[in-house]
Amino acid sequence: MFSRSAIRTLAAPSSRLFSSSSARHTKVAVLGAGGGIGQPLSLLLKSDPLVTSLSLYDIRGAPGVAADVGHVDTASEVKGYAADSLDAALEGVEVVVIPAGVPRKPGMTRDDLFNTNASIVRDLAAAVARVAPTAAVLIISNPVNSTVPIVAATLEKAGVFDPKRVFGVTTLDVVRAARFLGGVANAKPSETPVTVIGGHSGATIVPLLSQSDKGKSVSGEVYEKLVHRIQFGGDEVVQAKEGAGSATLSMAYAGAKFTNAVLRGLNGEKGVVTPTFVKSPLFADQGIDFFSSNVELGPNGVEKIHPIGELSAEEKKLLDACLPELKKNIEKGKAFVA
Ligand SMILES: NC(=O)c1ccc[n+]([C@@H]2O[C@H](COP(=O)([O-])OP(=O)(O)OC[C@H]3O[C@@H](n4cnc5c(N)ncnc54)[C@H](O)[C@@H]3O)[C@@H](O)[C@H]2O)c1
Ligand SMILES: O=C(O)C[C@H](O)C(=O)O
Repeated sequence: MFSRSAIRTLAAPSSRLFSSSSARHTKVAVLGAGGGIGQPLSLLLKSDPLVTSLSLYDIRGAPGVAADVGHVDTASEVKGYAADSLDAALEGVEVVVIPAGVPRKPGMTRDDLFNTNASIVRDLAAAVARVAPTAAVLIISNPVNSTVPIVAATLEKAGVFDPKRVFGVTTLDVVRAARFLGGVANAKPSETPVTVIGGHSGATIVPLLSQSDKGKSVSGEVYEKLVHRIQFGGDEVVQAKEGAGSATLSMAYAGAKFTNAVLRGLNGEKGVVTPTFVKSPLFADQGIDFFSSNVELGPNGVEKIHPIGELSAEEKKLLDACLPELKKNIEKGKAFVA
C-alpha cells in the first residue's frame, strides 16, 4: 500500500520520520507495547525499514497488538509476548524501547509517577541484563530524569552497564520545540530545529533558542511564553485529555524518530546527532552525571557527547534552575536501586 517514500510523507509532513541508509537490519523490542504509546509506536516501528523483527511485550494485550500490527505489509516479522514471556521477548534483541508504566493525570507531576514506575523499569532492566545485556535501551517511562539512572544502576549491578547504550528519550521536547517555534516564526518545523538540553520535566527542560536561526530573534513576552510552552507542553496534553492519560501519539512519533536515529547510528551512518539524556561528563563535576545534550550516535550507541555551546543570559538562568532539580531526580533514581 505504501512505498517507502509515501510512508515518509504520511508520517512526517514537515520532516522525514524514517531515514534509512543500507543493509544492517535489527530486532527491536517494545516493552509496554499494549499501552497508549506502545501501540502506535509498534505500528510506526513496523513501518521502519531498518527494523527486521519486532518483539512486542506487555503484561496485558501484547499478543493482540502483535496480531494486528503484524498484518501491515512491510517486511519485518512481528511477535507478541504475554506477561509470563519477558525473557523470550528479549531473546536476540539489539534495541529495547521501554514505554511501560503509568502516565500522569491532571494535577500530578512526573515525579509523582516514581513510586509505581521505578520498580517497573528496574525489573525490565534486570531482564535486559539477563537476556540481552548488549542491547541499546531507550527509556520513555517517566520520570525520565530518574528512570534512566534506575536502568543504568540496575545494569551496573548486574555488571553489564555500557554508558554508550542507555538513552532517555527526550525527543518529544525537541519535536515540540520545533513545532512551537515554527508557529511563532511562521515557518515550517523542518526549518526551526531547536536543541533542547537538561532533562525531561518542567524546569529541567532547557531549549537553546539562541542557537537556532529563527529562534535567536524571539524575545520579550513571546520568548517567555515559548519557553514555558516547550517546558510544560506535556501539561497541555494531560489537561486536554482530562484524566485519560498523557501524550501518546506525539510520543509514539518522537519515540519512532529517536529509535530510527539509534538504528541509523548502529548501521554506521555518520552525522546522526540529536539530543538525548545519557550518562554525561558535562556537569559531572557538580554531581550531575546524566544530562541531555546533542549526542552523535554511532555503531556502539553514543559516539560523541557534544558540549552545550554558548548560552544567552536567559538560557544561563534556565540552566541554573534546571541543574539542582535534575540532580535531585537523578539521586532519587540511584538511591532506589542502591
Ligand atoms: N519520555 C517522554 O517524553 C514521555 C512522553 C509521554 C509519556 N511518557 C511516559 O510513558 C509511560 C507510558 O505512557 P502511556 O500513555 O503509554 O501509558 P499507558 O498506561 O497507556 O500504557 C502503559 C503500558 O505499560 C504496561 N505495563 C505496566 N507494567 C508493565 C510491566 N511491568 N511490563 C510491561 N508492560 C507494563 C501497561 O500494561 C500498559 O499497557 C508513562 O510513564 C508516561 O509518563 C513519557
Ligand atoms: O507530560 C507527561 O507526563 C508525559 C510526557 O512526559 C510529555 O512530556 O508529554
